[in-house]
This record gives sequence, C-alpha cells and structure tokens, in this order.
Amino acid sequence: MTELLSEQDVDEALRSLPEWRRVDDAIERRVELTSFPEAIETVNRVAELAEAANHHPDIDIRWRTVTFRLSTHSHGGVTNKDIALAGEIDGVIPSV
Ligand SMILES: C[C@H](O)[C@H](O)[C@H]1CNC2=NC(N)=NC(=O)C2=N1
Repeated sequence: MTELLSEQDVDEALRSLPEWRRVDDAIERRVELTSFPEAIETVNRVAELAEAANHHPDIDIRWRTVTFRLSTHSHGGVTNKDIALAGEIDGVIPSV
C-alpha cells in the first residue's frame, strides 16, 4: 500500500540520498552534465527506469542542467515510490 510520507519521513529517507532535496511536496535533484547530448542520454536512461517502475519524474532540461522532480501525483506528495526511483536515478547519473 503506497502511503504519503510526512516531511520528517522524507527528510529521514533523504539522508541516504544526499544529492536530493525536499522542495514543497516533492524531492528534486539537479544534475550538471558535460554536454547537451549527455543530458539527453541521461534523460533517456531515466525514462527507461521510470517506464519500468511506472512512476515518472517531472524533468526540466536547460542545456546541460537537468532537474528531476519526483512526487506521487496520485497522492499529492512524496511516497516510497519516489524515494525508490530517486535511488535508481542516482545509479544512472554519470559521475563527473
Ligand atoms: C495509471 C498509472 O499507474 C499512473 O498514472 C502512474 C503513472 N506514473 C506516475 N508517476 C508519478 N510521479 N506519480 C503517479 O501517481 C503516477 N501514476
């Protein structure tokens, strides 16, 4: 059963996701890539993960800067689905 997480729960979960931060009713990670093509490749990798999870981030792409924003739309806030996908996204971000 997917449950809405409290702000405290989110902050606790983010201790293991140091690249992410709570923003309003979502969690966000901003990534600086080395080029626009690399940004698009990264977004495509995330798209595969999202599709497999049936859970999709909002994605903002500005040249080499990509922001992933996760919340569970059906719950109006952050759930463990967002926390889990954030961890998967970390796994496909190129290390600088
Ligand atoms: C029917 C389908 O399972 C839902 O629309 C999924 C699709 N992807 C989703 N992604 C996100 N971020 N939140 C959702 O509530 C959600 N729901």
